[in-house]
Amino acid sequence: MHYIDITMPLINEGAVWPGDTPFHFKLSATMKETNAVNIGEMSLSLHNGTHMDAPFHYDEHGATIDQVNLSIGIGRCQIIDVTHLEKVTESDLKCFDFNNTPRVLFHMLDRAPTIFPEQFPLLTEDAVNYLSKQGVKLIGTDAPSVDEVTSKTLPIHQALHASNMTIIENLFLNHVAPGVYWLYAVPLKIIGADASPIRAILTPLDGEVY
Ligand SMILES: N[C@@H](CC(=O)c1ccccc1NC=O)C(=O)O
Ligand SMILES: [Zn+2]
Ligand SMILES: [Zn+2]
Repeated sequence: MHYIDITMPLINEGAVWPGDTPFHFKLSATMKETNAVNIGEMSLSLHNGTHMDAPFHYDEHGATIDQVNLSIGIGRCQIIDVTHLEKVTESDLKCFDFNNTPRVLFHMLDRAPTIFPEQFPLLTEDAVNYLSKQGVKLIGTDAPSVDEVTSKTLPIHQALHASNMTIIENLFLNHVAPGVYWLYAVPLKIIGADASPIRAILTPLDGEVY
């Protein structure tokens, strides 16, 4: 099956949110030592690479990632390029048809896996409310967050939460043409967690699954 990988590679020198736990992978046992297998181990923040936020990340009483319905990350989606904007407002979205695409992934900026972007375009609250009225249930971004890096009130997380919309961050969309695709993006079953790494891929709608 033809697919497009939209997942940020996890690498030891990878970009990390200021003050957060960096990703680290190492071999804890090698084939030479075990005479059988190589065994790896990793340490990371759940927000390091491409990941899905759980409501528990921004709501003390919110659902944890193991409680999120997996169907939210599987189905038709629309990729929109907003790299030319600083703020994405309702009027910027009026020209799009969200009828059959309840998942919207925003290409906010071109990413390099090793560089943490301090600034990137942001949705406005009126854009969030408009998308919600259009039936959108999942918002994805290739930025590290849907809020400013310095925000402590997380207004866009809270607006998305109020509209019961799920968030995916740190996608890798540099190479993806805007348009409608089929998305596969499911979190790990980490009991009690605020987020989970995901492997996100797109397939063309007319793609044969074989
Ligand atoms: N990907 C995260 C970024 C984030 O909020 C964060 C990650 C690590 C440490 C602190 C963070 N946020 C605010 O302090 C987010 O959900 O926006
Ligand atoms: Zn996050
Ligand atoms: Zn977030």
